[in-house]
Amino acid sequence: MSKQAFQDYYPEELSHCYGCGSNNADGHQLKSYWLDEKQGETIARFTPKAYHTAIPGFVYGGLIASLIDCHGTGSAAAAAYQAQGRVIGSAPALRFVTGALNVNFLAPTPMGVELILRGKITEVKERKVIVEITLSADDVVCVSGSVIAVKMPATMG
Ligand SMILES: CCCCCCCCCCCC(=O)SCCNC(=O)CCNC(=O)[C@H](O)C(C)(C)COP(=O)(O)OP(=O)(O)OC[C@H]1O[C@@H](n2cnc3c(N)ncnc32)[C@H](O)[C@@H]1OP(=O)(O)O
Repeated sequence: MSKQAFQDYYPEELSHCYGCGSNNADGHQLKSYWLDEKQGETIARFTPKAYHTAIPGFVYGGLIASLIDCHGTGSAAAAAYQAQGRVIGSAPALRFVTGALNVNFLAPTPMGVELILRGKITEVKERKVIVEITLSADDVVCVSGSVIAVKMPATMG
């Protein structure tokens, strides 16, 4: 697993995202990495706090959606660099935002354990990357989802 997270390569001015921005002290600051770059597999870990509760003992679904969202867009940026044979973070920056987010809550997600997000890059086009994601707790897949990430429009950055 690489040591630096995909999000560590985001430019300072684009590091304010509530889900993954390192400049957002109130956000989740999610960090995503290659698990197996050749296979297009990525990983992120997150341990919810007590205030992320839905029903006592179980994680709030909105938090889970946010984690899937940011693991997807981060993985998309890394995949786009990979597809172009470029070093991640090199200029010009490849920036992706969420076009579509799908989340399927398969089983209740328990509090008190580290959640593991695994991403699989399934499509890479010039303006679009699709990432399929699972979220597991204690080796049980509780959530599956997908992100259609699209190159950030100039109006956003
Ligand atoms: C260094 C890193 C920094 C990275 C910076 C870090 C930021 C962290 C991001 C965190 C995630 C967020 O919350 S981002 C915030 C939430 N998202 C947004 O606000 C985005 C708002 N929406 C938009 O600006 C726009 O609708 C876009 C950019 C998503 C799409 O613009 P567009 O002009 O329609 O795109 P277009 O070129 O036509 O489409 C390209 C391809 O994407 C597909 N596509 C487009 N939209 C969708 C959609 N909703 N659902 C399915 N597919 C879609 C098209 O079919 C096409 O596929 P094909 O025909 O080629 O197959």
